[in-house]
Amino acid sequence: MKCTTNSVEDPCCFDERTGVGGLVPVNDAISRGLSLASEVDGTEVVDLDVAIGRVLAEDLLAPFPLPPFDNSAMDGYVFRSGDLSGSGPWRLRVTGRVAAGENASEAGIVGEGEAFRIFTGAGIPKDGDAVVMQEHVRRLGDFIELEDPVTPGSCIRREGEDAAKGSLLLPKGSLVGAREIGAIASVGLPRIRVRRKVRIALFCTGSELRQPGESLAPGQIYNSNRFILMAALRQPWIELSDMGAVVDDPDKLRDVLTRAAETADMVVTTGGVSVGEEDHMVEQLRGAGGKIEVMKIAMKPGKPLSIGTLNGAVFVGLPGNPVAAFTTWKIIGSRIAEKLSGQGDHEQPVSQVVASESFTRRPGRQEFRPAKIVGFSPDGRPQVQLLDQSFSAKISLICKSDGFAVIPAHSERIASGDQLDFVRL
Ligand SMILES: Nc1nc2c(c(=O)[nH]1)N[C@H]1C(S)=C(S)[C@@H](COP(=O)(O)OP(=O)(O)OC[C@H]3O[C@@H](n4cnc5c(N)ncnc54)[C@H](O)[C@@H]3O)O[C@H]1N2
Ligand code: MOO
Repeated sequence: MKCTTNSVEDPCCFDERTGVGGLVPVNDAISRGLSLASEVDGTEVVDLDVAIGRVLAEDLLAPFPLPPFDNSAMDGYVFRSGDLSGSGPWRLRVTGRVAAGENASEAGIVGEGEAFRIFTGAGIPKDGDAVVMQEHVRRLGDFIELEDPVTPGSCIRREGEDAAKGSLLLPKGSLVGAREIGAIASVGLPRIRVRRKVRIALFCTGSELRQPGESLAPGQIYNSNRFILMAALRQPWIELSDMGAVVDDPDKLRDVLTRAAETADMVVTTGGVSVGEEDHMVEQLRGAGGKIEVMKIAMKPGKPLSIGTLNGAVFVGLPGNPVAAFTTWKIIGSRIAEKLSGQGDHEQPVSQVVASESFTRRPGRQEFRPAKIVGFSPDGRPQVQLLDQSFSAKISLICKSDGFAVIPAHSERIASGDQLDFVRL
């Protein structure tokens, strides 16, 4: 049939090689998917020990300077730098001591020609203005001897040099990891306000699917997508509702889609988005009152990925082939989920690699090809071997790869040594 409408709604209306009729470029699909997602309403206050992996709901300003007082960066001696005039060596009498946790203002005043023993993290006593490491002095009874000059401020960490009072420690939308939780703890907060979790409903479709542990009848396979997706969705900022597997029955699909979208912010499915008679997802989504905004993407794997909305939830229908489901979630679905969570949009980090061998391919779709690092080019870039051309259903292949080599949609031939973007797995 000839494409006459140039519309995504028309199933005949695309040509992979020319792009006529709109295979949607991957970046456009991402932008359109992101435009359907806004951060979820609602926040909650959580204790610091369970805040890991949550998303900060408000800017965190430093309530006091960090560090909160001038302190020593070394174990050594604190003294007045002005005492080291003329040429050395210089001798100073050790008359005091201050350790971390003590109140430096109660340790006394550092007098002329004097030094206080001091330890890392201890406050600087009054009139001391330089610290020398103990390895750089000779201890002679009650005295220390220094051979080299020491500049004022040496080995002193100044109040506020890490963060001034009122400065921005962490912006709203930060994902709280080990570094962030350290920053929050260092300003003494026992709990923080985070965005509520994104509610994601997940189900896989296919009458052929069985659970691991069950026996397989002829024609059946195990449901690996469910486990791939559950693993990918196991994030502290996600509240996952696992709805299991659904057979390829239009009424059942519509019912599960409707129930999923009742409470979810995002509905993620696998399978049933292609063109076969058993592929009902798009039709049933529409039947349930939903809208498809993106389908037929210039992406390999992942051409049938479908994105839309249903009852206020974002719908992401991943293809059934396991590697296609994994790849499309990583490259597109996860970015939509992150935006819902309040983390904003972050492009996939890519590095540069070179192809170890020449190859030709059919152009038309941007390809995320499993690839293995096999060496390094003379200028130090990793050299990658691209794995099988047909890989959408090969789960063992992706386990052998180090990442995806990204082949531009228009490329027909890649020569050995050509540079490619690489998404690490
Ligand atoms: N005539 C055409 N056929 C197909 C096209 C096309 O353009 N024209 N596209 C192919 C591409 S590309 C993909 S990707 C698949 C996607 O199909 P669906 O999303 O409709 O997925 P299914 O048909 O339901 O399943 C495809 C494949 O994956 C297996 N599968 C499904 N679910 C699971 C699961 N949970 N765990 C493990 N494996 C699963 C399923 O048994 C099939 O083998 O369509 C192509 N066909
Ligand atoms: O897009 Mo399909 O995932 O190429 O097999």
